[in-house]
Amino acid sequence: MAPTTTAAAAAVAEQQQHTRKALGLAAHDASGHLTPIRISRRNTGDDDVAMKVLYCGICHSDLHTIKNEWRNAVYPVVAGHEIAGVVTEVGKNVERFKAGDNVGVGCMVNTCGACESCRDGCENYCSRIVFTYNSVDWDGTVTCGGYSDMVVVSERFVVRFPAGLPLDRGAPLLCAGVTVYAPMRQHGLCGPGKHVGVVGLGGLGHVAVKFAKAFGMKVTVISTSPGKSQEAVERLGADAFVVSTNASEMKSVMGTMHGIINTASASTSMHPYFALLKPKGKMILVGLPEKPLQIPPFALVGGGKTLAGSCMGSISDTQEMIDFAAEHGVAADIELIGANEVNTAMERLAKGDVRYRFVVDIGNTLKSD
Ligand SMILES: NC(=O)C1=CN([C@@H]2O[C@H](COP(=O)(O)OP(=O)(O)OC[C@H]3O[C@@H](n4cnc5c(N)ncnc54)[C@H](OP(=O)(O)O)[C@@H]3O)[C@@H](O)[C@H]2O)C=CC1
Ligand SMILES: O=C/C=C/c1ccc(O)c(O)c1
Ligand SMILES: [Zn+2]
Ligand SMILES: [Zn+2]
Repeated sequence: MAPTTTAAAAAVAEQQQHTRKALGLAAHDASGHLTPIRISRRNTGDDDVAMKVLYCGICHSDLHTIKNEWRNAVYPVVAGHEIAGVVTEVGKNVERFKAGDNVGVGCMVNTCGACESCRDGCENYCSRIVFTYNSVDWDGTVTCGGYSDMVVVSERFVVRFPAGLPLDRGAPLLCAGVTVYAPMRQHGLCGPGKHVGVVGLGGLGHVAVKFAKAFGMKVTVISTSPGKSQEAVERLGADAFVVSTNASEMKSVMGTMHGIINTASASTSMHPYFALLKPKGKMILVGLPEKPLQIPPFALVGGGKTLAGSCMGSISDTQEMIDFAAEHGVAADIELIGANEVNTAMERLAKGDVRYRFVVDIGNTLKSD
C-alpha cells in the first residue's frame, strides 16, 4: 500500500534498511503468550554495534508489557531489556568496542542528546527516549528487545561487561541492577551507618539487598512471602526480614529506616511502609503496579517524609553499577531457562515464583526449526 504522507514515506524507506533477518519471541495479544517470530534488524550503521544475544533476563516490566497492563503494548511485542552478549560487528565510527567484546544493552536505545536531561547526563529522562522494545524509534520502526538472537544498537547505549562478571548472572543488572543502584546513589542510601528497607524480594529487590550490603548498609527486607525469610538472610545477606502483613514484625522496625526502595510489582497500599521511615526518611518508588497508588496524606506529611520515583538509570550509571558489581562480587541469583520455557516462566513470574530472576539462554536455545 502506498504511504500517505511524506513522513510515512520516509519511515517506510527507513524500514527498508532493516534488511537483516533475526529470530525473536513475540507476544501477539494481551494473553502474553510468546511464540517464535521472524523480525528485521537494521544494517550496522556507522555508529552501531551489532551483537549476538547470549542471555536475556525476564523483567517484570516485560510481563506488564506483554499482558498490556500498562495499556501501551504495540503488538507483536518482542520484549527483553537485560541483554548480554558478544559484539559481532561494529560501524566505522565505533571506537569503544570491537568484534568479540562482551557487552550489554539495557532499557533504552535512543535519546536526543540535546534536551536538558540529556545535557545533564540523565538521558534516562530524555523527552524523546526510545525504549529497547515496544517503542517507536526515530525511523518509524517499533523497537524489538532481547528475546531475539541478535540486536543492532547505537554504541552510546552499549556497556562493557567487566572481566569476571558472568554474562548470565550479569544480564539482570542491566535493568534490575541499575534501577536500584542509581536511586541509592542519588539519594545517599549508599554508605555505612544507613538503614535501608527493600520492599518486594523479586528481581529488583534481591539485587537491591546485595548492593545495599556492598555499600556497607544495614538492610531489612519487607516482604509478603514468609517463605523467603531464611534465604533473604542466609543467602542474600539481609540483616532482617519482616512480613508486611505481620503487625508485630512491622512494629519492630517502625521509624528505623533512612530510606526504602519499593520494588513491589502489585502493591498499591503505601501506608504501612511510610511508618517504617525515620523522620525525613525517603521512600523511593521503582515498582510500577498497574493500578494507582493509595497514599494517606498524613503518612507522608507527618515526619516530613519524601516520596520519590526513579526510572532505570543513565548509561554512565549503568557502566558504573556494572563495574561496581564486578568489583564487589554482586550478580543476580538466576534460574537459567531455555527459549521453549518462557511461557511457563512468565506464569511463574506472575505468581512470584522465581528465585530471583529468570534468564533465557538465548544463545544455546533460540533456534529456527
Ligand atoms: N522504575 C523502573 O525503572 C523499573 C521498574 N520496574 C518495575 O518494578 C517492579 C518489580 O520488578 P521485578 O523485580 O522485575 O518483579 P518481580 O516479580 O521479580 O518482583 C516483584 C516483587 O514484588 C512483591 N509483590 C508482588 N505482588 C505484591 C503485592 N500485591 N504486594 C506487595 N508486594 C508484592 C513480591 O515480593 P515479595 O514476595 O517479597 O513480597 C515480588 O517478588 C515491576 O512493577 C516492574 O515493572 C522494573 C524495572 C525498572
Ligand atoms: O515512564 C517510563 C517507564 C519506563 C520503564 C519502566 C520500567 C522498565 O523496566 C523500563 O525499562 C522502562
Ligand atoms: Zn526492566
Ligand atoms: Zn534528550
